[in-house]
Amino acid sequence: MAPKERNIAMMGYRSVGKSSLSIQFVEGQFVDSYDPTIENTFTKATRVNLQDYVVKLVDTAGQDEYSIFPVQYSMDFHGYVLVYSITSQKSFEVIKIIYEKLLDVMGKKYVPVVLVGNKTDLHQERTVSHEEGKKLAESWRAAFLETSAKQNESVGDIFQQLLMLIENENGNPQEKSSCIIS
Ligand SMILES: Nc1nc2c(ncn2[C@@H]2O[C@H](COP(=O)(O)OP(=O)(O)OP(=O)(O)O)[C@@H](O)[C@H]2O)c(=O)[nH]1
Repeated sequence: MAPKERNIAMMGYRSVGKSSLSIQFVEGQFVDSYDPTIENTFTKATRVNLQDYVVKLVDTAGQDEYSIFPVQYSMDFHGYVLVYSITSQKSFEVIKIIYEKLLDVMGKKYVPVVLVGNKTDLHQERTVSHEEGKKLAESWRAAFLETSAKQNESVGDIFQQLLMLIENENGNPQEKSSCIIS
């Protein structure tokens, strides 16, 4: 079966780890330095539930509550990874605003989303509880994961779950148990 092409955008407040998660997923490494992103596109082949995919991953510039939603990210994308940091209440507030703008711009009530609380290795600095993240994701009918780009914890799961949500959206219900080969 030919690989399916899937366009995915990473969005969220500044410095939450969007680039680090992208690089960990695509290249399997963590870079400690901080270099604000304008926009980066990665391509990665992966397989979920025996289906091959080519994922085009767009790592977007960090946004705040005042940013106008960049309209180019509302077209031709199959799903979104919305990232906050568990150490930043501000980033959690901003992700809610980004989500509202996303639905608004797309004119939809539902889009395939994985909500990600990143930087779990910094648990002593946690200000957003697991429960808060989970509740928010439930209210969006989104998947929810806490991750560490630094420790490569649950990073592959983000994309596995999003690819499955996209299949569901396309009318191909997915089994919960699945395997990912990257
Ligand atoms: N401890 C820890 N630090 C992280 C993690 N993920 C990212 N960082 C650090 O947080 C800083 C920002 O990471 P980036 O990946 O550049 O964040 P970003 O969201 O892409 O930032 P913008 O490009 O400004 O939007 C960097 O210093 C990273 O090394 C993580 O899981 N744990």
